[in-house]
Amino acid sequence: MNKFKIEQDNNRGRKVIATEECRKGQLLFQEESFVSIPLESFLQDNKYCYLCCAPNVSGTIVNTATVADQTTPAPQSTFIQCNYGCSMYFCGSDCANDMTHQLECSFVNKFIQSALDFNCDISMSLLGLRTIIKNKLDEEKYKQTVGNLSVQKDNFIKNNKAIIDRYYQLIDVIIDQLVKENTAENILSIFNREEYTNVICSIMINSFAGISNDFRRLPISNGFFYQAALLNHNCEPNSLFFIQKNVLQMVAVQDVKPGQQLLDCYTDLLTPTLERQKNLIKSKNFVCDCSRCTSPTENDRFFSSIECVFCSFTQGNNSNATDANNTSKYYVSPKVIYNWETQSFSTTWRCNNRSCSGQANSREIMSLVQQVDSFHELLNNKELLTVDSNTIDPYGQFLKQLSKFESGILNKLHPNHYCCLLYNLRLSKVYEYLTSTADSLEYLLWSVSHYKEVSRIVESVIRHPSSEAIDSFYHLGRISEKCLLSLIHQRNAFTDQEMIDRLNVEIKKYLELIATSYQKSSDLATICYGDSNTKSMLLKELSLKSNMNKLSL
Ligand SMILES: C[S@@+](CC[C@H](N)C(=O)[O-])C[C@H]1O[C@@H](n2cnc3c(N)ncnc32)[C@H](O)[C@@H]1O
Repeated sequence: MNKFKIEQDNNRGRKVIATEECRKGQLLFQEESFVSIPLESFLQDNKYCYLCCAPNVSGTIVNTATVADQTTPAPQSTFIQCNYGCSMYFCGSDCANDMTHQLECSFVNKFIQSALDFNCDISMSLLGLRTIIKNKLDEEKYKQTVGNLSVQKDNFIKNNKAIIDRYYQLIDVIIDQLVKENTAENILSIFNREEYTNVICSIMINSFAGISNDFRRLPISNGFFYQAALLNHNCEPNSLFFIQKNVLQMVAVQDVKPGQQLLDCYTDLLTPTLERQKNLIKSKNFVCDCSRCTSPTENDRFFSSIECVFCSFTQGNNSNATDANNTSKYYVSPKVIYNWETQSFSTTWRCNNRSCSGQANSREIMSLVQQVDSFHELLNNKELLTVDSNTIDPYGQFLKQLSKFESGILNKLHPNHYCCLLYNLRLSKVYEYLTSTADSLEYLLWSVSHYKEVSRIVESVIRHPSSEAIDSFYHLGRISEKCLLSLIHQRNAFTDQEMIDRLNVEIKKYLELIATSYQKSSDLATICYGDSNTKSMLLKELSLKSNMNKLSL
């Protein structure tokens, strides 16, 4: 981190300050994790390497014993399974035979069992084990990195006693077992109760999630990245990180001047204030007071806002005030207060109209808030969204329930409200699904219009490039491609020239839309991740191809 210095902040521990100007899109630094591990849901399958978290691209595995017997080695893309005792999967013999794994292997199953017994996260428990083992192999590096983290630890333990106690129990049982098994003194000394729980606290405060390198962006791994762990949080960050395998790249997403603090975002930028704050309290133990969190309308993004019943009442009496485009509407948004004693949130709802006095927790506002909560719950109901191929109309129930909310609540939310984003995203997916089952052009067109709305909201909420915006444009391009194919299919079935000409005009429009969507997605990816990143290269290719298609018409 040559271009930065580390300073102390009274409330937030350390912070990272730029000493040189950094331009938007610039790679700020890159680092390999001290240790990393796949998340719990990926541990028992062969999707990611148990040591370096590389994805299993080919999806095939061979047994280590079989590899040894073969005269020709297994192809590079093939995963192998550990047969020393833990049965985890590795991307190759280098990782499977790595010294850290050799030392941890015989303890892995004990930790898994104990984590299950005490309701601890299995991946976190195993990352704790790997960290203390690696400490014995590379003590200097440990001291400089993991050992130098968690200045916020005391605070964290005070507020999360119940969770930490479970890890105390886990390690105590392991130590007991090892004593009963007459384990050698030097091995027993590795499993120090205080050190293990120290590391667990560090993981909770300072570890980073790796995201899958595809458009689903699923969290897949957890790791210690020392430099990145020193960056404090902001809901309008000037840097974003990207992890591939066990390497993290931190990229500037806004210009950073010398003397400015580097800030990244620990939570989903596309969630409203209340959600972000709950998440930060739960996962990182602080209440964020950034400008976005303290602004009554999230700096005019209105991400949590509901129409103010008092203002709409006053405006209703004033014939000039009604405006179909929402421009003259006023909205209430939550101001969040967290009580550390009772560990509970309370919210007061404020109107963005300064002269409005109706800002209290009035019954009307609270009833609207409750409706929004139920709407949100419905939109996130995984059961309703899971397609069961045995059901004749898998989405029928979902669409029926949605229509109840459409009339009741949608028009009371600001069009940039988080629920509107989710609503459009879910609907575009439902229509996309229905298109493939019913082969209907109409569903496709609806799906495209919902994706367009998703892109609009993402763009207006996130004023600088983010991975969500990249994905949103990519999806818009993808769904438009489907639409294009369907239009071509229909055009080819017509003999009437007038119809063919009309469809050709539509086809041209879609070619334009596809090219612009991929172009935007590719530009944003280059800014966010740099142009040598796999995702950026893939999108650039798509963009070039779609531009050529457009020109060839
Ligand atoms: C990943 S660490 C960041 C580095 C940390 N300042 C340090 O000295 O180790 C995360 C911790 O920093 C503190 N922190 C980061 N951003 C903050 C913010 N915006 N407001 C309050 N505390 C923050 C919290 O205690 C959080 O758990």
